[in-house]
Amino acid sequence: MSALHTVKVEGESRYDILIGPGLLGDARIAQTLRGRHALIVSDVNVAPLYADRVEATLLSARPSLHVGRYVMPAGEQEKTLARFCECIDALAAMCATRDAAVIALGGGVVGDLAGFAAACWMRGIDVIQLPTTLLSMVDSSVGGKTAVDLPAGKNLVGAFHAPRAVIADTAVLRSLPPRELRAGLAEVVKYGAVFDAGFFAWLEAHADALVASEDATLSEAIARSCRHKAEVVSRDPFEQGERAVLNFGHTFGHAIETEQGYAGAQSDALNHGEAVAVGMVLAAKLAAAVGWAPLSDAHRLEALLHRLGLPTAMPTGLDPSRLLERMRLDKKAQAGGMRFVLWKPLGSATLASGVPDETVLEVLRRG
Ligand SMILES: O=C(O)C(=O)C[C@@H](O)[C@H](O)[C@H](O)COP(=O)(O)O
Ligand SMILES: [Zn+2]
Repeated sequence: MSALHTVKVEGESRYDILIGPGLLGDARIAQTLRGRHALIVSDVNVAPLYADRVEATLLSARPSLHVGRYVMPAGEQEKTLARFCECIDALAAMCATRDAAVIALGGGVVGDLAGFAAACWMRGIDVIQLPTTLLSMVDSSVGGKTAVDLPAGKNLVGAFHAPRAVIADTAVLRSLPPRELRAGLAEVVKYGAVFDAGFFAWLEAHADALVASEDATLSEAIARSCRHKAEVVSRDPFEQGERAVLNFGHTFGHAIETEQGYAGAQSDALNHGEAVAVGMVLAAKLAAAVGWAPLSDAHRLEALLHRLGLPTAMPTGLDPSRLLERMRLDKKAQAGGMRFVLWKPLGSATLASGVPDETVLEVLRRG
């Protein structure tokens, strides 16, 4: 893996994103700790691989630190209020004070749930994000969105709570299952789609190297993605405006995930990145249907996602009307109705309101 990248998130909550190999053993993990307590939150897949290393790193920098652990079952189906309560109980059991820190060691599920626990314990303690999947490195660990899911919808209970630091050890990607790698690539493609046609073209040129998990190419993709995300969340941390473009593909994608019961990890149901891949294609087709972008852009997106091994078509057996009803609980919706992130064309995006239900249904039907 190649050199260390540092990306800065500016604004009221400033923090650094460090990206590079070997960082789980780097004392910088301990640098932002303020108190005597740290709770490592992880899952049953990740904890056996890395929790001891992280604990050793913390203790060698801060020998008097009291380190606890909360290890949850893995998978989106576990991102629940019940697991959140267990995590909070773990903080209570170690008598974590207000200067304690939560160390989120894992993928998006762990990062979201641990971040939400940190946002709520004593009305807010520090969280340090140590993402271990590509998706969490390029997206969910950055920007402070924390949440758990409800059966009614994805991320419906949560808070904005910026991390103190994001430290991404790219060496861990070497043991990432290929399906997880591909899921992360979907969010990488999103940055090209909504911000940067040049980056999109770079992804097209490097698709094979990305799928082969080639170190330097992957590191560059991570750093470029984080730079895009850092820029937008620095300007709009609470999604009052332009940050919403990061939700490209998510209105459709979240509806699919919810309808499939968040079962992506265990079955042929889609995981988050896969659902976003399909959702982006549907959004691109919707942009074509309302005349914002040529259909050829949608085909270009489909072709890239296909090369990256991602699904591009609606899973069979899903009812378009039920999906449409799910989409009404999307967080971008307002009193005036649903809003979609659409590109205008590939490489820039904005929110669209007033899209007729029938047009959305038609796109869903054609899938
Ligand atoms: O950071 C953001 O803003 C995003 O929308 C990034 C998304 O990729 C991510 O999946 C996010 O958690 C979705 O947020 P939600 O507000 O639609 O639940
Ligand atoms: Zn996402």
